[in-house]
Amino acid sequence: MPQYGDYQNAIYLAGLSGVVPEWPVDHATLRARAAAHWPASVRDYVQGGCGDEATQDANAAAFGHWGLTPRMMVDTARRDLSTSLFGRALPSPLFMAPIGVNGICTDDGHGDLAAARAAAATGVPLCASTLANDPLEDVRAACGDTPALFQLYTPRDPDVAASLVARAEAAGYAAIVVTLDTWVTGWRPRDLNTGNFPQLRGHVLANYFTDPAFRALLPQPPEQDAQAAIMTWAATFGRVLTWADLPWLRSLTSLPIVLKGICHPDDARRAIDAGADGIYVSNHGGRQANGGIAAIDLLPDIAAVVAGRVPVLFDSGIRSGTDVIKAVALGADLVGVGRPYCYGLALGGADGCAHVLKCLLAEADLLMAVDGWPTLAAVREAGARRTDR
Ligand SMILES: Cc1cc2nc3c(=O)[nH]c(=O)nc-3n(C[C@H](O)[C@H](O)[C@H](O)COP(=O)(O)O)c2cc1C
Ligand SMILES: O=C(O)C(=O)c1ccccc1
Repeated sequence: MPQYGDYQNAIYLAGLSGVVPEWPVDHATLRARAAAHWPASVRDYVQGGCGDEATQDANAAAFGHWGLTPRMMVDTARRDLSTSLFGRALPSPLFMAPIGVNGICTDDGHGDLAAARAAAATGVPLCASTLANDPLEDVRAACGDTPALFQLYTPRDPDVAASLVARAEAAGYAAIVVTLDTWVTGWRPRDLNTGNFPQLRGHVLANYFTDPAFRALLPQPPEQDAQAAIMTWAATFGRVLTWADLPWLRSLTSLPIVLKGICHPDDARRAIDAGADGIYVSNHGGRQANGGIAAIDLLPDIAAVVAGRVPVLFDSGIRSGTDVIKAVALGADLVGVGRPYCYGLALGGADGCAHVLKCLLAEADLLMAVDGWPTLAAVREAGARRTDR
């Protein structure tokens, strides 16, 4: 059972010898350092969001109005953060949310493989995006023994969709995460003002370019005419899914299917009734629709409806280990982090990414130690209280 808080001791001990951490341990400094490292186009794409970014900001700020209540005289000398997903043991509830431009987060263009290596090093699963700069088979292999999830942006062409899912199953992914909120991209002023749209430069299309069903749509292979291949991809991206499509998705795979982007309890109820194997509460980090309620504020009502029948995954606004614990307290089984791990990739590749994950886990673990919760079940039982009403 890893004692994640030991990462703090390692930093202090190194400090005794005059060694300071190579990368920051807090989100604000990490974010600023990554912003200074990246070209403006990458910075704006990753850090930006929809409209005036009110929902994006609210996602993080809303953790502030949920409070935890410590309990004393409990033996928390050892903490157990372990859990499981679809029968696979996991050392903690943390996972890496799917990020379509991981590739461009690192200087070498292989951020997807770097994130996968961080998964292998830490045991924190990666949910690999359809839109990756490295083929899904290579990404899965680089995850080593750590389970991985495959996020599907469902192409309009059903053969391409079926092929991507079949490849993910053959490659050994543990589940298919179908994103529901991004068949079209939201209104993103930072990118619009610069005409910056990374996928149209082909950075994220390795899974398509290597796909036999996609290649069959092209008059010439992508190696000969990349621009035409990118335009064909743009024409097939973004199937509008409805509940009527779920049986078809189900028919493509025997893997568990998780629906990402659920924000309403009635949608969670309907998803379970229709056979979804997992509910993923997320508003896409405020990148898709502005004007929404902070994701963490949506979680308790959805968790109540799900009532343990299927796992509840959560992301949007996680910036610290304390946020991870609050999400568990409010009903998440697994907690996804998005932008922060991109910052780690930028500053230190796989090692920088692993550092960010270890910091989140160390803070979560130390919070459990101090506040009297030896297990995630104890965190869940303690819950969190809204402090602003
Ligand atoms: C640069 C970037 C690219 C993303 N690409 C995808 C993607 O390919 N598929 C997907 O389902 N979600 C994608 N997301 C959304 C994340 O999976 C996640 O929902 C969000 O980042 C969580 O919010 P956070 O960044 O505040 O932690 C992306 C987010 C960012 C920041
Ligand atoms: O930017 C995003 O949020 C996202 O999901 C995406 C969409 C297309 C290409 C790359 C990422």
